[in-house]
Amino acid sequence: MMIKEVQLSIIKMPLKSPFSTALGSVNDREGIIIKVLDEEGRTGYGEVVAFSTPWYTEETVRTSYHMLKDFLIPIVLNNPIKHPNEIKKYFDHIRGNQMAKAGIETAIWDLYAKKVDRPLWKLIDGVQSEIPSGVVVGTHEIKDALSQIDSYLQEGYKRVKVKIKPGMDYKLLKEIRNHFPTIPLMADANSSYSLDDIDLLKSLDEFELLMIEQPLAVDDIVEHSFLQKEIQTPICLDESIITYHDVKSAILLNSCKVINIKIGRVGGLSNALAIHDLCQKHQIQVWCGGMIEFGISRAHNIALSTKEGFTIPGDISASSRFWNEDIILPEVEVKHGFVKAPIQPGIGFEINTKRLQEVTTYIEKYKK
Ligand SMILES: O=C(O)CCC(=O)C1=CC=C[C@@H](O)[C@@H]1C(=O)O
Ligand SMILES: [Mg+2]
Repeated sequence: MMIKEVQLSIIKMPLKSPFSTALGSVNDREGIIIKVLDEEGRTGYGEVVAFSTPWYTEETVRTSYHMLKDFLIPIVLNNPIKHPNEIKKYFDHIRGNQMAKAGIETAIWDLYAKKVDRPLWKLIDGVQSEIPSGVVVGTHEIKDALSQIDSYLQEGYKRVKVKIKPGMDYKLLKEIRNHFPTIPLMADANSSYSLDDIDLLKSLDEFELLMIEQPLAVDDIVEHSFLQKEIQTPICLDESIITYHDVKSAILLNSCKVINIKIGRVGGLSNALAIHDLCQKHQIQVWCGGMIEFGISRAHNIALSTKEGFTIPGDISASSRFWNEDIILPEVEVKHGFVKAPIQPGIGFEINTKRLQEVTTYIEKYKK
């Protein structure tokens, strides 16, 4: 397979309501939609999930655009690709820039799945034709959080994730448990705490959370292993896990019991699948994280989430969680708390070209 053309579209869309985390809040979402074409005119789509500013990882929309234009696209246009698993070999000499790499690698996975006429999830040996869906409450305000949880439970979501930070943790979780004593509940700290907070973090064991996500520093694996010995609540690593090697370190040090796999954060679907397999071997639970992303990335997440090890509902909420109108057709829908894996070849969703044009702020094509 030869990639003949790559099209980059920077898009921007307002969220239906601000999404706040310990690190700040997101009101508008930018992203890069990547379209690849092969010599037979087939197309594949990927999405760069980096944010406009480097608050989650060091990557941004603009650093990703530069990496794609100046490094990754030239490689892809000038090398034959027999299978998408080869791409990481081509990119190995380029350090980091995981989200830029993932954007074009996933587009080629979509293209390849269409070439062999298989749904992407079946191509990667997924086994779950319906995946349980979780949802994230993007506010620290107690009243707002309670009403959001109530409405999401009405919609059938199987798991609720809330954001916590110092000063808005015990109180928030206590209130939630008073109203919802038994719901599957988890908390994402986005690295708001340190080992000085061990007593506070121990106190959260009272709430029998499914997990506490990324309590300590974004690049830490060692201190999480100390903390996991001190608390009952399973630690889930998100930002700390950038590479397969990070997972090996976390396993060796017993730093966590759960890993949130995000295709963008780990550099692509091939890496995500390798991490899934490693976690399976070492009884580390996994689930698919979200990135407040558009429908193309969500579609790739749905494919990944059909793999056997994804037993915890992921952040695979409906398109309507964040967007008035998504860029895919049909939109991602959650019915009775489940998302159906599509049966069409590739990611199984079409592009809503009218909507994509509406929200595109910049577009460029690269040909061999
Ligand atoms: O996309 C979703 O449904 C949830 C996204 C989400 O919770 C996150 C996205 C990006 C950074 C964080 O705020 C948070 C996370 O850390 O998982
Ligand atoms: Mg997280």
